[in-house]
Amino acid sequence: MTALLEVDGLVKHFVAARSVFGRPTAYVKAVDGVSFTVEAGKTLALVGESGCGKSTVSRLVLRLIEPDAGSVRFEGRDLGTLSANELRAFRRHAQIIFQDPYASLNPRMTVSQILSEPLALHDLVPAPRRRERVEQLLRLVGLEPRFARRYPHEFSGGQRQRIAIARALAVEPKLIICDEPVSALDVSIRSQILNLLRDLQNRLGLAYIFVSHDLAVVKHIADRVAVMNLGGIVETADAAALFAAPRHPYSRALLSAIPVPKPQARRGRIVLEGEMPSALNPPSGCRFHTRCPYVIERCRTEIPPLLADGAGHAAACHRTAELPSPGAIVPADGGFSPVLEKLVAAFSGGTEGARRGGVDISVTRPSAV
Ligand SMILES: Nc1ncnc2c1ncn2[C@@H]1O[C@H](COP(=O)(O)OP(=O)(O)OP(=O)(O)O)[C@@H](O)[C@H]1O
Repeated sequence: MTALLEVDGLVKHFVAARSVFGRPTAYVKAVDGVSFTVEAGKTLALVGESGCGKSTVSRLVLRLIEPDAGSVRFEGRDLGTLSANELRAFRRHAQIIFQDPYASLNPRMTVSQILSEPLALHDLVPAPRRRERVEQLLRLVGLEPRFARRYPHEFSGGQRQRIAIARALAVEPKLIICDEPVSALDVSIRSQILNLLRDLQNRLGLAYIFVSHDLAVVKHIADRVAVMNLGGIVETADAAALFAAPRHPYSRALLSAIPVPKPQARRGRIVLEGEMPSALNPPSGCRFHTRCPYVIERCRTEIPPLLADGAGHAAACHRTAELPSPGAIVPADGGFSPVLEKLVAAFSGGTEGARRGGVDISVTRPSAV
């Protein structure tokens, strides 16, 4: 069966500097060979630190910007080959919601006008029936129909995000890109919006690309996860497999930062020190090597391929087979686990060596029960 969305080898380099004659002299390698698929009715989470290229991937998928190389296929059709009219029809099927709904909702329009606009634009519902459809959309996102007459500033952040979701749903899309949809919301509201998204997915069969820097949020919504670092995917797997046993050192570091409810079950915290290298001048070889606790010489020169096992769990690391199992990172006595200690000592010139190399592996002592 064909996936709803197939992204293959996407590349986007932005010009960062030009010579006096206007010739490009430097590029930001924002997206550098990204491939993934999204199944109908499922959620793929794109996770990584700020600047790793998540938003650029989103814009490429929606064809808001043109890729330098690679393809995006939606229901088997290459978006690069679509006419302007076909692209308009595609946009009906693929919507986006943003982190800050206030910025994306026109403050001079009532909710009714905001939700009616896409209905008129795509000629979906005849004018006399639009009011009814607007009320239906509001109910779908848990808002009262009487709110239709109000303006965006009259709502709370969570309610505004519900309106943005309703607007995306107005055109009955198959795919919604959720770009950090709960990052700007109060923690108490986040789970309500995540529950709403999950509920809508179950009822309407929606697929999501869920863009986030926060693995803790992703855990509640993703079927599959793709971890991005500096323009490339370093690990991709079913969510359950990735959270149970992350293979790439970068995924492990991100995962170790998630707070856990039971202190006694806390994982060893892997703190990556130093700035993320710039996409303007990415490191040679493995792009994570300057911050990796397990770096060896080969990592500095050779780009590791993203190799998948039979279960579709792929990691781009020369050393995945040798790394200790993630469970072994959990310290037994508050110090380094013996396996991690040995590895650090053997490969990085001891823990001091690792620190000199800009990497600090600190392991949090589990609290007394
Ligand atoms: N139009 C542009 N021109 C030049 N550089 C750009 C442009 N858009 C993005 N970039 C650069 O590309 C890289 C990836 O940016 P992108 O916004 O995709 O990352 P991100 O992971 O979504 O980060 P954030 O979460 O902060 O939005 C960054 O280094 C960014 O500065």
